[in-house]
Amino acid sequence: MSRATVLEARGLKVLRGGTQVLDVPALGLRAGEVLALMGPNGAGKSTLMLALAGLLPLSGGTLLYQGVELRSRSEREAFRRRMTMVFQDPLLFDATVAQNIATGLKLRGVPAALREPAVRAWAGRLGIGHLLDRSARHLSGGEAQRTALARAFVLGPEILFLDEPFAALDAPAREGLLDDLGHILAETGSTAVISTHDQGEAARLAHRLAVMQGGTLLQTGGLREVMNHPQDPIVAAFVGMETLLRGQVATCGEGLLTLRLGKGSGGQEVLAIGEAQPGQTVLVGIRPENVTLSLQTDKSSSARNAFPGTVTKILPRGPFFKVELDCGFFLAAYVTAQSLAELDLRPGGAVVASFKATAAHLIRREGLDAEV
Ligand SMILES: Nc1ncnc2c1ncn2[C@@H]1O[C@H](COP(=O)(O)OP(=O)(O)OP(=O)(O)O)[C@@H](O)[C@H]1O
Repeated sequence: MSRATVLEARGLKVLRGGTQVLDVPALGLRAGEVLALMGPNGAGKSTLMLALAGLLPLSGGTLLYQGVELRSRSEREAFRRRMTMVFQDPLLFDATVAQNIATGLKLRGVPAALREPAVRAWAGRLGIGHLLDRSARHLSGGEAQRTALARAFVLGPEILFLDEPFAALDAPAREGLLDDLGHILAETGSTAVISTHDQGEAARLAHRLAVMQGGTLLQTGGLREVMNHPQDPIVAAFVGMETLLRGQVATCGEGLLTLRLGKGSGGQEVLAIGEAQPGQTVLVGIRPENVTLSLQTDKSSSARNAFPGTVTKILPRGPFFKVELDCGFFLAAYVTAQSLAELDLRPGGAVVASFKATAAHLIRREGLDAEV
């Protein structure tokens, strides 16, 4: 059953400093969903978020809340009271943690007797119950952001807007908060919009992704859909699909195609998922986590693609290592530290890379007669 659309944007346009910085024809937010706005610096994530939250004047377009267009100032103000926003900078007052968390409730006239248990409960959920009497000036970055989140959640907002909430945190604080926020969003079934330039954060929190560049949406869809089926190379690169192979379709049937790679690769063939015409030039993408490395071809493996290659680079990537290979074409794989040691991987070493046909996704069809 599809959920009701809570907030809908139509033809949103925003001018900042006299320049149009946002042009979003259509975007919807459904009840209980977490939508991640992803994109590089300056893509327009914050602008879109502020516009969706009704906090920026629009130079064009409309917002509909629960199907009703927000026309008058009073309608927009009523809408703004139903949502809360958390920024990269927690923006705390010079008061105790408890007083900070209670701010919005106090402004709404909630009596102290009701405020106190709510503040305590949300501080506890965010792991800062022991800090309630501490001055907000004496908090770590992670504790301060937890206070800002408690201050937002305690209001029971219908939509929560989170603008790069982890960007200023160090890795351990960020990891802990990502876990806790993920649980809280799931438990409360909150409707939220979060902006990030980190695909890992988006993958851990969001149900849907909207990838932005240049003030517009490049692709919007379910998390897995956008991660595995980016519609163009910019989105592919942005969602971490590190290998893009260009080649000509040799055969195609029942959604499985054989791709003959370009001349530089020695005409190797890759099996991929997708529909295209024989002779057509296409682009296929492979995520590094879907590539397996071994010392020799594993005949029992179900992976339809296996290529001997040479390690060219090994780069740390959080808990994994990214291994770049020359298989006659570029291929990237993620491995654990354990696999790195067991396979004795090092630059110049030989290895076999395999991936299933279902891990190679058609991204774009080009011309029938394009030069490969
Ligand atoms: N107050 C402003 N006046 C003029 N231009 C602005 C203003 N704020 C943002 N912009 C411009 O609008 C565009 C979008 O900026 P925005 O901050 O929305 O991007 P972003 O994707 O959130 O970037 P970041 O990840 O760096 O925060 C950029 O070109 C930026 O320079």
